[in-house]
Amino acid sequence: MNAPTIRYKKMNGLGNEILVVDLRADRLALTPEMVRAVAAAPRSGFDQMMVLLPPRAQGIDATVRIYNNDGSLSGACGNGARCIAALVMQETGGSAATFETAAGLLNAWDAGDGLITVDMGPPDFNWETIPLAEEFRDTRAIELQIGPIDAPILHSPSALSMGNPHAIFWVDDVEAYDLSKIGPLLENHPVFPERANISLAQVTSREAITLKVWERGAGLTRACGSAACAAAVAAARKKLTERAVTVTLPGGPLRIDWRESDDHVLMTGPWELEYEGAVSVETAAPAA
Ligand SMILES: N[C@@H](CCC[C@H](N)C(=O)O)C(=O)O
Repeated sequence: MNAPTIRYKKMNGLGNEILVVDLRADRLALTPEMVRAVAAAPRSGFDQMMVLLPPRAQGIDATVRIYNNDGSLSGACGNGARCIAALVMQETGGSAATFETAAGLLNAWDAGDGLITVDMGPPDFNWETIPLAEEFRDTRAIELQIGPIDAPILHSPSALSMGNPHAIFWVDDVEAYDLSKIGPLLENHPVFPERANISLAQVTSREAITLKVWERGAGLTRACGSAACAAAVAAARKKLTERAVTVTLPGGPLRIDWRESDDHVLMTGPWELEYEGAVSVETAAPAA
């Protein structure tokens, strides 16, 4: 048994709890078991942990590994991306940052007024890479429903990947559902072989969506940046909204712009550094 000390910065993006662990100059090998232990400790609880690792090429500020609080990995975390971009910009004195994630390169820049824009890349509608368990003629009409067959509570979500899998259910009132109850059922539905982030989306105008999210591997969160991007893209694709919208989550609003010129989704929002700390977690795994 050893108990390595993990230093962290506790941040949030619209109340989405982010823990940044900078291992760019540290050879500590984190395991999912250690990640879960950090998440369970009193001051270091989080929705996502953003682990910064040494960059593998010039021009990149860090390689980023994204963990959910259940120890699983994700390819994207929009709110976390704004947090680490803010830290890197403070460190370099620059106005932009570039990261490599499991889903590809991520560029972010200072948008003024304390906001950061992240280029979340293009959406992916391919059923094999979302991934879904089988091909649907139209991923906008996935045969997924919850509740009685003749009176389903929720049905026909849109599905797409923003580097991580999302399902968006269209509702008249996001408050009319208990997402803490139905979220886990939908997250783990067999149609999603790698589970999925589950959103309830209420389109309130051509430029506005209200969203609540049950996150894969983390549960109910106050905000989810990639889900906001996924909902905005899916709504525009269904011609419910324009390509530029404000998505309002329990933690506040995000500005999303699905850029026509290159198909990339731009997400703009705030970030906050709350405090710094350290936690020791007992592990059977030897330190690298
Ligand atoms: N909160 C994030 C998304 C985090 C990852 C997600 N739970 C997954 O497993 O894909 C965001 O802001 O995008």
